[in-house]
This record gives sequence, structure tokens and C-alpha cells, in this order.
Amino acid sequence: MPTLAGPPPLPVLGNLLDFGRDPLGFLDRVTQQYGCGVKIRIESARDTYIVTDPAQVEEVLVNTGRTFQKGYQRHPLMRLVLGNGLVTSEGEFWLRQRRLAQPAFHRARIASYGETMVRFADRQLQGWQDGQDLNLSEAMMHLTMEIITQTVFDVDLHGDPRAQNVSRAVNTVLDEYSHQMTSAVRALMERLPIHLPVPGEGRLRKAVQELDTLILALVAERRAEGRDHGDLLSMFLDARDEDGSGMTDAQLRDELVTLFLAGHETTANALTWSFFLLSQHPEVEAKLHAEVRGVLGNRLPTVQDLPRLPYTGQIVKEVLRLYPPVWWLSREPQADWRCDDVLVPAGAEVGISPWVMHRDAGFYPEPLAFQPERWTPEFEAQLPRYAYFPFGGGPRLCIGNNFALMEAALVMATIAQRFHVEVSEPQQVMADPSLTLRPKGGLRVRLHERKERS
Ligand code: HEM
Repeated sequence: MPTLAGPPPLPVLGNLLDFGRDPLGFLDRVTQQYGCGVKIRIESARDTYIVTDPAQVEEVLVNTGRTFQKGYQRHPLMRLVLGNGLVTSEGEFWLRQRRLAQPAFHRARIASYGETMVRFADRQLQGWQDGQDLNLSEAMMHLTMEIITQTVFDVDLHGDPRAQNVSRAVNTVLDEYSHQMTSAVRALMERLPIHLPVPGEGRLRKAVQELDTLILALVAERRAEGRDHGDLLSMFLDARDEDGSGMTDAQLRDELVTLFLAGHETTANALTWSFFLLSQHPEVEAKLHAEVRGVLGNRLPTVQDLPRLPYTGQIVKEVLRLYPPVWWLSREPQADWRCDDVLVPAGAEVGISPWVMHRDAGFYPEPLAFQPERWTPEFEAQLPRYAYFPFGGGPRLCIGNNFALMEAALVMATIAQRFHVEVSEPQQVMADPSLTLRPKGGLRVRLHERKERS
């Protein structure tokens, strides 16, 4: 077996300083320099091997639950934020919860959510003015939060004072998560034999508590009302074990916080990146606008319109290629695993990065160019299955993938129909890899209302 190749680690800190300075740039560099299976050290107790060959990615993702585990329960920050919910749980427990949630995501069911998505987007646009300056990240986060709360909890948070607090808490969680993940201080303190509070961890805990308070209040309101709303919350509340017991409040909290975060933050980022890229590519924006106007005129889009908006769909695909909201997937082999000629020991971390693979020139000509036109059926047919996987794959495939694709296309069409979004200058737009990939500090834009009406 050859010696494992990777950037030389520092004592104690491994590669954390390089990684922490610029995680995405670091991943780009080491995967280019060392290739598939590169070994890095960014966690205190184990090595990470980054896999960049689509066939190996497929093996890892498809075999998750058998020869690979997610291993997120070992990750203290993940556990703190998401607990033991659908994203982080494993085994029989995960399977039961997934089966429970699945009906809420069937195609026919989510088609009925389309109307809410457009109605809420339209409602937000009623408050937008020509010439107004706006933080688009915040606006998209707010919109997708209202949509997920309505669809999962049957609660409209519009105008609810709790919405502001929760938005702030979500932002704190994301800021702190990204800070903690790359913190050398944290890495050092994790090696101490006693647990000391890491700077900033208190802020993170407080923000998580604020999220919990909202979610548990929604659960309590529903329990008090006692009516079946036919939504995901009712399904979770009605679920019974063989012994007749229901889910505990702690478990409900984990599942609902997971769905709340995974279900809005990801799509909000995809939408924000969409308008960033459109603002840099006026020719794409013009084509989008022409498609939307040609198909819809002045009426709002519906789910039935989506097949007639193919260019809108191509834009969504290309945005998720260049800025995959989930930029890093982590797995743990249960036994030593051979990745070509690299031996990955049991218990090590296998890292898979949609960010790295979606920008590989071997799969994508001009990989850094924003070209929605590249997504032709011929191009897709020759692309290796796991060279493009914004929603992961195998049994742990994103449960909300169709929900998200529909939401992104409908909201994008609704906005593009009425507004041109210009990125405010001067502004350096940088990708911040937190739990999800978001523009660092948000995206400041100026809105221009389209005057023409057919
Ligand atoms: C553009 C938007 C989205 C992206 C890019 C995305 C991406 C992903 C990815 C890559 C995974 C797999 C993670 C892994 O294997 O470690 C995942 C899992 C998950 N996503 Fe999404 N997601 C999006 C939207 C949504 C939405 C809208 C929902 C819910 C309404 C959702 C709920 C979940 C859940 C519950 C899981 C865990 C599934 C399981 O392990 O059984 N996601 N997502």
C-alpha cells in the first residue's frame, strides 16, 4: 500500500489553519494537487480522506447505512444544532422516521405546496419598491422560512413577531457554526482532558434555544388544538411505536428543527446565489425574463407552468452546480475501505464535496463559467451520475429535493417577472461555507421594478 498523500499537517492543529483561512480554496487546492483520496487533518481525533471519483462517491453514498455510516453523531456542533433528527440519525431509527416523513414529500403532495410558494413570494413582492436597497439573503431567508413553516406546521408566520427573533437566531447559528468549525482555539480545547466552554459556543447554544422555543411553542399550540391538519407536524404527532408510545418532545424538537433548517436555509441560499449570478450575466437574465413573460404574461406562475419554463429549470441546475448549498458530505467507513490504492481505516472521515466535484474541468468544460445552456439532455446523458449531486444520493438522498427544485423555480420566475435585481457596488461577494454555502455577510442589492406590462 503506498504512503497516503496529502498536505503536511502541523502538530496538534493538523491542516486546520490552512483550512480555516479559506475552506473552499483549501479543498480546491488539495484535491487538485493530490487527487482522489487526499488525506487531510481538520478534526481533532481523526483524518479525513476526500473522495473525488464519481464511482467512489457512488459507492460511499449508495452504501450508507451498510458499510458506511453518516457518523454525524460524533460531530458535536451537528449534534448541538440538529440533535438526532432525519439528517443526523442512523440505522433503524432513521429508517422509521424517514418512512414517517416520506408521504409529506410525495410528488402529488408537494405540487399542492406550489400555490403557497407563489402566493407568499407575491406577498413579499408587494412590499418591494422600485429603487429600494435590500439584503437579498435576508429577504430570501424570510420568504423560505414562511413557506416551510406553512407547509410543515400549517402556520403562517407573516407579521408574527417571533419570525424576526427566529431569523436572527438562524443567522447566529450559521455564523457561529462556520466560526466554530474553523476555529483553531476550539481544536486545541477539544484536546484538553476536561471540557471547557469554547469562546462563542454560548452564543450558539443561546440561538439554538431560541429556535427550540419557537418549534416547541408550535408543537404545544397544535397539541392544545388537537385537530389533525394533515401536515407533517400532525403525522409526527400521531406516530406510535409498537408499544403505543408517541414521539417525545425532545425527538419532535430534533425532527422539526432539522426540517425547519434544512427546509428553508438551503433554498434561500440557492435563490440568493441565483440572483447574484443573474446580475453578473445580463444575457442569461434577459433570456429568463423573455421565457417568463412569454409563458406567463402578467399572471403568476403555477406548478403546471414549470414544464413550459425549461430555461428557468436550467438556471436552477447551473446555480446548484456552482454554489451547491450543501458543499460537504461526511461519511464513516465501518471497516477499512479501499478507495483505489488508498486504504481508508475504519472510523476515519470520508469527505465528499459537491463544491469540488461540480467545478471539475474533467466533467464541465469551462467549469467556472455560468452557462445554464450546458444542461442539455445530451450533456446530462454523458455526465457520470455522481459528478453532479446537489441533493446527495443513495438512501440518504435529500427528502426535499423536489420541493426545493419547485420552490426555487417558482420563486425565481415570480421575482424575475417583476424585478431586475442589481448587486450593489462596491461589494465583494464571497462564499461562506457554514452548515450551508451562503454569501458572506449577505447580498446587498438594489431592486428595479420592470415597467413593461403586456
Ligand atoms: C436547494 C435546496 C436543498 C439542497 C441543496 C439540499 C441538499 C441536501 C443534501 C445534499 C442532503 C444529503 C446530506 C447527506 O447525505 O449527508 C440533504 C438531506 C436532507 N434534506 Fe435537503 N436540500 C435542500 C432542500 C431541502 C428541503 C426543502 C427540505 C425539506 C423541506 C430538505 C430536507 C432534508 C432532509 C430532512 C435531509 C435528510 C434526509 C435523510 O437523511 O433521510 N432539504 N439535503
